[in-house]
Amino acid sequence: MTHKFPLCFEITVRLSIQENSRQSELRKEILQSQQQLIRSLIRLSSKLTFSIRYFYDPNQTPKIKTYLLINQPDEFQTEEIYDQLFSFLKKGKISDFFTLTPQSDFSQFQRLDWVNFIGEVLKYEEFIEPQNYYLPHLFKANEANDMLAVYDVINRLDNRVILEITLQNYQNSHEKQILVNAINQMVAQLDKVNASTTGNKDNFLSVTWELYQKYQQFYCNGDLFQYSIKALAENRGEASLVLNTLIEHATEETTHSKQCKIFIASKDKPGFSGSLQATENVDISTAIEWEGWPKIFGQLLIREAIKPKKGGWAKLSDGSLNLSAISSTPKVLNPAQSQNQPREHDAVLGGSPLAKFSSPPPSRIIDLKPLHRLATSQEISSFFRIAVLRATLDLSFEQPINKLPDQLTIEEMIGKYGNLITEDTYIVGIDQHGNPYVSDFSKIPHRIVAGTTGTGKTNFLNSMIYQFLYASFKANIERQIYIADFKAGIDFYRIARRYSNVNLVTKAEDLATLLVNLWQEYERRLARMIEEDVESLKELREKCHSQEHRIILVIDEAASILNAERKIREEISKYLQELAAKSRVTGIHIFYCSQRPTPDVIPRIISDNMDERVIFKVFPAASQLLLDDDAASELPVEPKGRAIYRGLEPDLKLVATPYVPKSVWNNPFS
Ligand SMILES: Nc1ncnc2c1ncn2[C@@H]1O[C@H](COP(=O)(O)OP(=O)(O)OP(=O)(O)O)[C@@H](O)[C@H]1O
Repeated sequence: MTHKFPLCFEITVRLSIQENSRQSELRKEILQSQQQLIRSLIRLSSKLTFSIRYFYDPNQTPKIKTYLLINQPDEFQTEEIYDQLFSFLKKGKISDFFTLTPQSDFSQFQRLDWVNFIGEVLKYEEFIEPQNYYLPHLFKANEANDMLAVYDVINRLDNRVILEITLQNYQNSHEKQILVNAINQMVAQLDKVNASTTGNKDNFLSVTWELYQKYQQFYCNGDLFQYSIKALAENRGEASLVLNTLIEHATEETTHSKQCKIFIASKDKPGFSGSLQATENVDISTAIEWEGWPKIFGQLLIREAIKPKKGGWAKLSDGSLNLSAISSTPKVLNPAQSQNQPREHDAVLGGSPLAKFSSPPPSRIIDLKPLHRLATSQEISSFFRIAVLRATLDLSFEQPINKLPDQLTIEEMIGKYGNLITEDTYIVGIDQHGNPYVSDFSKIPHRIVAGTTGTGKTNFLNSMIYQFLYASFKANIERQIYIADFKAGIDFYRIARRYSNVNLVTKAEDLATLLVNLWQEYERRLARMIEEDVESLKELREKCHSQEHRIILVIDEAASILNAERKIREEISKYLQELAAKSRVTGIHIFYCSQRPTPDVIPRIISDNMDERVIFKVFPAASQLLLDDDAASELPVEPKGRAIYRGLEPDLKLVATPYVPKSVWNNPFS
């Protein structure tokens, strides 16, 4: 498989719980696994940028989806790093709790024209005068943040929001060296000020001194990250609410001061487009920043700006004499002089090879500025979190399938979620979290439905047919449904009698004829699409005002085909295979059902083309064949109508399908 950065994974929660593990222990374990995630990713490659994103859209189901995006500059992309990444995400500790499903595209993060405001969280910066202290406060992480409060708040919003937390290893070794020098010089100066101050100590001095000692301890060695903590929103208030809630839960209260500040930029403000682009490119952005950085102040040399109040350097405890302190006004360098240009000091030392080793060049206060955009993994870990819903944890302990309704009728379901049923979609059932699970014909053309007798297949097919008719009614179109049912079940007779566009065949030879007709319809549609140069039925309809709509073919007990006469059997098999492989684009969709899903009933070529599986209770071998998993064999016999769903993604879903009482066929839609 060839891969290309940026990579995007949808994250879903999956808990493999030990019998004896308690909820609080489990919660702790999940949080620890997330802290390790940052360290492990960096160990794989220090060039990675990684981003956790909560995408909230009140019109999607579920409303919040969580993603991990990973990027790396082109020149460092190797097959090896992909392999390591994929096996780490699939099999590492994190996979105990989360399933990371690779996404073929991440266009939802590249079509951001709806974003009106970008809010960013930055370290809180203070400038203390006249002492000339620059204080970028450290984040004090709240290790216990599980993101639930943030998740709850987002879930209540009226508009779309992306909450993004992006980290990138701090790579710039030149800038880092300048920063380390500046921190060391800051500490040295503060030491001197501290030693020379007697009696009442300046309160800011101790705070600043303590802060820079921490920076010296934690930032001069070890991994540092650049971070972007952002909310991209349609509405300013909602961006601010999300970030405030995040700060409140991701950081702990400190005694001295605030740790973070929120900046909100609207479309017309500087930094907005740069920040938006960084989100689209899965990159760190430093575009939005505090406009209040005092320019002149920043250019001061640390050793000149930060001095004992009175008396000069002669008083210093180490007895050293600092000549530059004799000058009464601090020396201000030309602000245009870039950090990367040679300094005065470099010029003085000239070409001496010893210059580099003798002493670092004098640092300016501005050299400390990168601190406000940097964090250690420990500081940032409480922001870089994946939410595990309370409901998931509760469910995993007490009521494993609690949110699945015991029985929900198709009418109740349409009453609640009718808006999700469209010309392209139907609802498979209600999932473990109580949400409707929607399937899309435009994404998956064909389906396999299986289950031993009496487990709910026919009821499920009725539910799908009813929804198909309902969507046709809403769109005021007539769409054809063909059913092959060799048991001649009474249910399908009833439907076919009631709806003129539902056609029932009950004999194998009629199915063969039907398939030939469908094949001809496929060829006719395809020829028309080629002629009109369109790629989908929808485009064809729009361009030519034609009436080609989706067609459904249901084969209720596929095993019966094996009993047909050889010639008919071969004809059915041939056209079925052709349709399964090719009819996708022309809107002809097959539901292939069986009580006895064995390889002779469901040949490889059929199953390879039928990506959606709705599997009611079956024997373990059948469950393995259709799902690569025993899950469907472990379903309870009661209540009826529960199935394991598998779509394009490998993870399985438990769904409760809606009950279709016979009476619904007597009540036309209105
Ligand atoms: N989702 C559901 N909710 C409640 N009852 C259901 C549900 N699905 C099926 N049942 C009930 O279970 C019984 C068997 O369902 P169904 O006829 O759909 O099974 P089947 O798998 O098609 O069986 P067979 O293969 O023997 O035809 C029916 O009485 C039906 O009403």
